[in-house]
Amino acid sequence: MDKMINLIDFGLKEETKRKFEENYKGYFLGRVSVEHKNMYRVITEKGEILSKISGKLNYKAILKSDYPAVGDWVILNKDNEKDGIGIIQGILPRKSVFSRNIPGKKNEEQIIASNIDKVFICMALNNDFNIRRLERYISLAWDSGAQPIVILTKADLCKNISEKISKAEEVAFGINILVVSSINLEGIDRIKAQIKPKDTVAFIGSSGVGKSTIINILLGEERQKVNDIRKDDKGRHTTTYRELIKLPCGGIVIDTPGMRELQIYNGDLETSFSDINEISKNCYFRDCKHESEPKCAVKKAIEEGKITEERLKSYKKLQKELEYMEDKKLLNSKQLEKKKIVNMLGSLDGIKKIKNRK
Ligand SMILES: Nc1nc2c(ncn2[C@@H]2O[C@H](COP(=O)(O)OP(=O)(O)OP(=O)(O)O)[C@@H](O)[C@H]2O)c(=O)[nH]1
Ligand SMILES: [Zn+2]
Repeated sequence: MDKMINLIDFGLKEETKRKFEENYKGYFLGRVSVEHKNMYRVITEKGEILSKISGKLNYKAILKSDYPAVGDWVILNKDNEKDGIGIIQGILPRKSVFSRNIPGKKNEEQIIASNIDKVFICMALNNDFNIRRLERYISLAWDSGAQPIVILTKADLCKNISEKISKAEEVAFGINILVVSSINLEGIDRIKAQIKPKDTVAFIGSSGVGKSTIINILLGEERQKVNDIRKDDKGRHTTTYRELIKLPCGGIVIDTPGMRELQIYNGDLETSFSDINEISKNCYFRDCKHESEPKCAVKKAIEEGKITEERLKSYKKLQKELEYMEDKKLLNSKQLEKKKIVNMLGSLDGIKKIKNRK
């Protein structure tokens, strides 16, 4: 740990650095690289430090998203450096966020990774190729705040590449589309060219499309495992993959297990369906659902072959999913308010007592 680490190599931006230096004198800055159960690995200038969150941060945290996530820039307490455990005092504002619903019980946002600048959406050119799925991934990417780039993988297995590219272009407005084969290394340089030195990038897409293969090629070696000094529930020493990886060509890759099972949480329909949004401005009714309303510009565009029926269908389907999510979030925010009041007053009984006094 004697070798100093330059956090710029781990994606530290001027703005984040300034914010930290102005507001947190006496503390030190780090970036979360792995999330364990109640512990985090944090990369600092002095090396990777196993850390936990402060009691205060834990007390203030209401939602899952109030806890640190991989990619977060966090403020660490200097005093606790001696015993090897860092104490996370706070999280700097996130520039971009990838999240998903917590499977099972609560409908709450769980942050999978944060502060990603560019996200490579991977789709294989063989049987995985599905334009509707690509649409969803693009929507999800825009909403995260990261810049999407499409990678069409396994080019060696495809005979009608140009046809598939034009199909992808139909849904990927203004987005770079790269054609790649990890077998003959075609297009790998184009991926490298997209990753600038301070960029934090991530790869998303269905299982088996070749994400790990690309990451390994960029790394020039197999993914390293990190040996964990912590023991798991059964007393075993556990091994985990490093989830925030520095690339030899410059830049950082975030690859968490959660990234691989991303579902739509918050699609940004405005951007990914800008064609439909634009056309629908000419619908006679402002709240036109593009179903059986008269003078519907979207229906007309379909008749004229400007957009496909399928695209409208997937737009509507996504819209429904998002509305459903919004309802749930609304419910969630009500529960949140309640919880905040309870935190303030100690308990719901406390609220009743105050009310009764009036
Ligand atoms: N023909 C061909 N096969 C590839 C290419 N890239 C990867 N593969 C193969 O596809 C399989 C899956 O690749 P992975 O890199 O593990 O896929 P992944 O997207 O990381 O999958 P998950 O870890 O499940 O998310 C492996 O058997 C690879 O060897 C390619 O460009 N061409
Ligand atoms: Zn309409």
